[in-house]
Amino acid sequence: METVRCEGLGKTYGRAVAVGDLNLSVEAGQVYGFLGPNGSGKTTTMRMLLGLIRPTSGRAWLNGRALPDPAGLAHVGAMIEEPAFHPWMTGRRSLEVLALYGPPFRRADAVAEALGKVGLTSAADRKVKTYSQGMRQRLGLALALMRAPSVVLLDEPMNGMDPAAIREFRATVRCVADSGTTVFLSSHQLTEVEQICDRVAVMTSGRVIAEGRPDDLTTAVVRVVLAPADRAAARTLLSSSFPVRAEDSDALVVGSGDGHAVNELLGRGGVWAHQIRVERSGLERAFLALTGPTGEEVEDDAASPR
Ligand SMILES: Nc1ncnc2c1ncn2[C@@H]1O[C@H](COP(=O)(O)OP(=O)(O)OP(=O)(O)O)[C@@H](O)[C@H]1O
Repeated sequence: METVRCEGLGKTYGRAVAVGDLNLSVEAGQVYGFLGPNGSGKTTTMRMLLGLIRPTSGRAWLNGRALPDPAGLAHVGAMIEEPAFHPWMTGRRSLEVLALYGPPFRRADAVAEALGKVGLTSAADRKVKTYSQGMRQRLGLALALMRAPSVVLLDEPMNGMDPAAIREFRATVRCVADSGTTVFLSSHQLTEVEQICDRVAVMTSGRVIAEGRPDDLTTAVVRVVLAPADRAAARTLLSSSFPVRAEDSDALVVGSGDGHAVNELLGRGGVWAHQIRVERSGLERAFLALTGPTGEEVEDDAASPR
């Protein structure tokens, strides 16, 4: 069964495209990685799925129900920002207090069960201020799981964690999915989540540049070498259809496997490239080529849609 579905989902702010024409399908019980650098549209997508932002185009479904669907939110858990807990309360008390908001639980031991699922049972009666960053994030996940949702949306859940905490969190996420809850999680670090995801979608500038099982994914970029004087015009032309990143050299890296389409777009705009080369590679290389080694897009002009 399909848990998340997006058809042509989009959000624009004025002329800026935050998310453009997003098509996605996430099967029940999967860990689905929604990957991309800062500003690529991950949070905007999650907020649209939660009904916090109205899409400007397209449609989406959660658990087969078309959005917006306020009643359906009872089956959805979310951690969109770093969860804020009272530092002087214990982990268990924090969940009990927050449980008072919203509909009653289906199970009396929901708090204990959620704490158990995220591996916090033995620390449940310690004050939150004594928790590490990773433990606070896991408490946030417990909060998202308390009402036994069929799907949880986690936005950058591993932000700020050290490698050991990331490892623990990954194991927790895998257990949650194995117990039948679909996990839809975003990250700007491909390597952080690649190993636990059944499928991933890679976003750049609001568009998906690759989608599939991490092991199977190869993707392509087109490298375009231009005269320096033509570079800005070429970037403007190409950005209308593809994610584009400028390199330090005279090249532009275009998120597409279609060299002909790139050539045609340039030619129609009256810009002639010195060289156009399609480069196929593993997902990680293409991800880095388009997002830069630090995971940040290089912004050398304002032509690229953000
Ligand atoms: N309310 C808004 N008004 C104008 N632009 C916005 C607004 N919200 C988001 N954007 C823009 O939309 C684009 C996508 O933002 P979004 O927060 O979805 O990206 P992200 O992939 O989640 O990034 P991050 O990893 O930094 O959270 C960005 O260019 C951002 O500046």
